[in-house]
Amino acid sequence: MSAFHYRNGVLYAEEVPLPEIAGRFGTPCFVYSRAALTAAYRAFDGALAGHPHLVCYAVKANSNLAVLDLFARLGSGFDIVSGGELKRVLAAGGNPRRVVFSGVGKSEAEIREALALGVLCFNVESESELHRLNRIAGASGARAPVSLRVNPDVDPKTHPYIATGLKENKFGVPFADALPLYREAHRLPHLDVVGIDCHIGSQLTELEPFVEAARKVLDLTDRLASEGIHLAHIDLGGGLGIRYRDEQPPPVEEYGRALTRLMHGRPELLLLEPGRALVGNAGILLTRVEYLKHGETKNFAVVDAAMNDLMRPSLYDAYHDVLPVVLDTALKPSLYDVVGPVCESGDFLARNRELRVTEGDLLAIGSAGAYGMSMSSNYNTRPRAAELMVDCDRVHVIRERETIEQLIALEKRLPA
Ligand SMILES: Cc1ncc(COP(=O)(O)O)c(C=O)c1O
Ligand SMILES: N[C@@H](CCCC[NH3+])C(=O)O
Repeated sequence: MSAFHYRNGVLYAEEVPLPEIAGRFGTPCFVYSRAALTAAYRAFDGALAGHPHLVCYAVKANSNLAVLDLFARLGSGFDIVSGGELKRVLAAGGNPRRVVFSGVGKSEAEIREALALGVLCFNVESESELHRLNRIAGASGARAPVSLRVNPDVDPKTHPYIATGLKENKFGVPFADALPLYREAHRLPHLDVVGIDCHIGSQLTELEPFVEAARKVLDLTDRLASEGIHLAHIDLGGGLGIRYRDEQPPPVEEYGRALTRLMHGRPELLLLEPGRALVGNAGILLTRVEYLKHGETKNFAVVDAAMNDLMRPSLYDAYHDVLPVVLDTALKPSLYDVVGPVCESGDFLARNRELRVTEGDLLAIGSAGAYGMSMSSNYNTRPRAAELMVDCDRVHVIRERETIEQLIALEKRLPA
């Protein structure tokens, strides 16, 4: 049974009715299911059982300490893209030796700190970064473990904003430059060349682009080996899509089978950096209808969550399910845009949905576990929503709702 399911017309998270959560903790709030997170991690890890591997959860998808803590307990490593994410991993009890550091703009301070903590690998994204890393490692008497993130120029067939492995994207080093750059990295005195990395995009719903990119990466790895540059690991990134509406991403077992088959008989450890696939469908955003508004051409359900809580619809025109928390068949269905209180016409969570709702009703916005809270903002001076983790019949507050006082605490008036 799904972690979010109806019982007698009421939506539950595991054993807890969502109206109870709204009553106790208020709305809007993100509600995650521990069972769903655990199941997603185990399925992913299990799908890779055919080859020695390390799952490095992409922290950016949902960086709450409780989520990181849970994955660390399950044996996960982490993919980070900032010093802030590294601090989160440490605060959650994660092991820095299981951390890969990705991102095109690593600062000197971030590199120094990651080096001192002994991260597993820097996924280097440019020649300049390679030299910066070598210099910093030399100055601190250390050796920096590196992979090059190569850009294989494979079309991931996803939304253009979240494609990363095409020539025109800022990510990784051009495939044609990779070999000379590896030779250079190998020569640099303070670097240890340990791996190769590629990540071609997010919310991929087809297997072929993964396989095509992996083949290119494996060919390059073999070429490097023929020159005496032997890699310890191959990192094939994240990107496996989830079902928001009617997408049919490859089941994780199929994805795992395809990749482990490619790795068959190879000596390298397989690394992956999944984000969305581990957390996306393990969370919902719970919100309450403040007003129903009937315009000339549209009906609006104005809710207390907004684009600052979940910006995917505004940013990518992304589809998220809208589920009434209490089914009321006595109400007449109407078409609604579900919109927030933010002063932007782009502030919508869903458009043209047939809903049976009345003012005061609760709605659950589906698939909000990934890139929801982690991309939220305080626009319109809106405190960030609370985050809750349901574990069977218990509810843990894993992030308190922000207060206005906290929002303005760092600001100062001008001197008199
Ligand atoms: C370098 C890197 N690794 C992993 C991920 C995680 O991606 P996803 O959430 O699609 O699995 C991302 C985001 O797309 C990324 O940029
Ligand atoms: N933020 C995006 C995914 C970006 C992945 C980061 N590389 C989303 O919500 O779908």
